[in-house]
Amino acid sequence: MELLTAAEMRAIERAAIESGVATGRELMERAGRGVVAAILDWRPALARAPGRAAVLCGPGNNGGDGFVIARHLKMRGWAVDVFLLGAPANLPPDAAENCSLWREMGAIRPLTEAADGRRSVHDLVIDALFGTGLTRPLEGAARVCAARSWRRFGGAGAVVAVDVPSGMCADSGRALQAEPSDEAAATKCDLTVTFHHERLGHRLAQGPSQLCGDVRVVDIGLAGVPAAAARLGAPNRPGLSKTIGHKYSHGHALILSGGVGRGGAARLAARGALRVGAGLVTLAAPPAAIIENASRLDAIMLRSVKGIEGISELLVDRRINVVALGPGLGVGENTCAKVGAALANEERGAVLDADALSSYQDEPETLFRLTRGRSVVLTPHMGEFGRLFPAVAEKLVAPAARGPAFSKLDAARAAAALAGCIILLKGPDTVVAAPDGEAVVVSAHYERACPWLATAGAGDVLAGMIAGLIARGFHPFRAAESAAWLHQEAARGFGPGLIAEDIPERLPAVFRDLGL
Ligand SMILES: NC(=O)C1=CN([C@@H]2O[C@H](COP(=O)(O)OP(=O)(O)OC[C@H]3O[C@@H](n4cnc5c(N)ncnc54)[C@H](OP(=O)(O)O)[C@@H]3O)[C@@H](O)[C@H]2O)[C@@H](O)CC1
Ligand SMILES: Nc1ncnc2c1ncn2[C@@H]1O[C@H](COP(=O)(O)OP(=O)(O)O)[C@@H](O)[C@H]1O
Ligand SMILES: [K+]
Repeated sequence: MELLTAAEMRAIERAAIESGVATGRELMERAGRGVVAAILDWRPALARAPGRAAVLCGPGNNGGDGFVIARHLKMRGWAVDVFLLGAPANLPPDAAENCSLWREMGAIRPLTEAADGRRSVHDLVIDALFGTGLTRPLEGAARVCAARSWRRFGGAGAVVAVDVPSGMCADSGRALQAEPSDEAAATKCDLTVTFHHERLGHRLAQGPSQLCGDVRVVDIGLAGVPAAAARLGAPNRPGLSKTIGHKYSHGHALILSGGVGRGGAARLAARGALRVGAGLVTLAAPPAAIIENASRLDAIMLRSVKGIEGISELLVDRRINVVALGPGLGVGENTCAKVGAALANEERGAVLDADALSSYQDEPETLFRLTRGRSVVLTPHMGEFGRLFPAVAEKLVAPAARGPAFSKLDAARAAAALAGCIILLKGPDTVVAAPDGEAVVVSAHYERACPWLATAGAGDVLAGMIAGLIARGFHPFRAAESAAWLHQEAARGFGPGLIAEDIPERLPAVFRDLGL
C-alpha cells in the first residue's frame, strides 16, 4: 500500500479533475459522504441512535468536506452544530458551494464559540479545520479546539478527523509548533478518515502514536499513485519460501562476536540469521571467548579468530556471502578495523549495527567511503543515527515550524544518499530507504502494534535477520524491509513479556501463518 504526501495527493486530484474523471465538487461530495459512512461503520451504535454532532470547519477545502459531512449527518437524523473559522465569503469555490447548501439546512457559528470552556454536549466532534493545506502552526480558536481535544472536548463521545488531525503535518506526522518553547498543537482524534491512500503522516512520528486514533481510507474514485511514492513495508512472501536447494544455496552468514562475556548480542544476531533461513551461520569470536560460546551454540558454527588478520583469513572463503557486525564489539578503532575487513570484498553483503556505527561518530565520511555503492545495510536507532548524520538528525529534532515538515522518511532518504547504501532507521515507524529514494515505512502501529519490541537485544536479532536474508540472496533493501516486518510480526504473535531471545523462536509460527 502506498503512502502519499500532500503534494502527491494534490497532483492525483488535479489529474482526475483535468481529465474529466470527476469535478472538485464531486470529489468533495464523495469525501464527505465517505467520512460519514466510515464513522457509522466504525461505531455502529452511532448509526443506530443519531445524536448531536459538532462540525468544526476550516477556511479551505477540508472545511468544505466538513459542510458535506454536516449535511449528510443531518439527513440521517443528527442534530448538527456547525462552527466556521473565518468568513464564508473567503472559502474556496467548492467549499463555498457546500457552505451555501448547509446554510439552507442550518446555522453557522464562529469557531470561537466551540473553543469556549463549556462542557461539550456533542456525541461526535468532526475536525474539518485543516487537512493537507496546513502551512503553519495552529493559532487562536483552532489552537484552543485542538487543545480541548486532548480532554476529549470535555466529554464528547468521539473526535473524528477529516483527512488528518488538524495541526498535524500530513507528510511527517509531526504537530507544527512555532518555537521550541511553544507546545505543538494538533487535534487528538479517535478516528481519522482519509481518502484514496493513507498519507505518510498517518504512519510517522506522533501521527499514529498520539493523534490519528484509528485510520480508515475511503475510496473517492481516484486512480493511480506516483512511481516515487513511499510504501508500507511488507514481507516479500514469495522470496521467503524455500522450495529447492541445499544448505549452501541458502547462503552463509558470518556474525562477529565481542570478547569474553560480551557475546550475547552476536549470539542473538546469529540465532536470528539462522531462524530466518540462512543455510549456514558462523559466529566468529576471539580465542578467549570460544569456551563461552561453545557452551551456548549448536547449529550455529563457531570459529576462533585472532585479531583483524583472523577475520580476513576467514573471509577468504567466498561462500560466506554476508557479514553482520557491531553488536557487542565496543566503540573504537579496533571495531573500525573490523568493519574495514568485513567490507574488503566488494561482492559480499554486510549489515552494520550498534558499535560498528558509533565507532565512526568522529569521522562518518570514512565509513561512507566504504559503504557507498555497496550491498550494505546500516541499522541505526535514533541515537546512532544522530552520531552518523548529525546535520540530518538536527533537522528532524528541530521544531516543525512549517508544513510540510522534514520527516523521518526524508531523514532516512537523506542518510541513504550520504552513505550510498541502505538505511534502516528504527522505531515503531521503522523507515527503510535506498540512495535512489525508494523508501518504505515498516509500521508497528494500529493493528500491528508491538511495543514489547522495545527490549534489550531486539535490535541485535534484527541485524542478524537482515544478514540471514541477504545470505539467502535478497537484495539488501528487500532484506531490511522483510526482516523488519517479520521481526514485528514475531513480537506481535508472542505478545507481552517478549524478550529478545523469543523473537527468533517465534519465526517458525510467523512463516506458518504466511503459508510457507
Ligand atoms: N486532494 C484531494 O484529492 C481532495 C481534497 N479534499 C480535501 O481538501 C483538503 C485540502 O484542502 P486545501 O488545500 O484547501 O487545504 P486545507 O487543509 O483545507 O487548508 C488550507 C487553508 O488553510 C489556511 N491555513 C493553513 N494553515 C493555517 C493555519 N495554521 N492557520 C490558519 N490558516 C491556515 C490556508 O491559507 P494560507 O496557508 O494560504 O494562508 C488555506 O486557506 C484535504 O485535506 C481534504 O480534506 C477532499 O475534498 C476531496 C479530495
Ligand atoms: N514501540 C515500539 N514498537 C515497535 N518496535 C519497536 C518499538 N521500540 C523499538 N522497536 C524496535 O525494537 C528494536 C530495538 O532495537 P535497538 O534500539 O537497536 O535495541 P538493542 O540495541 O537493545 O537491540 C528495533 O527494531 C526497533 O525498531
Ligand atoms: K482535519
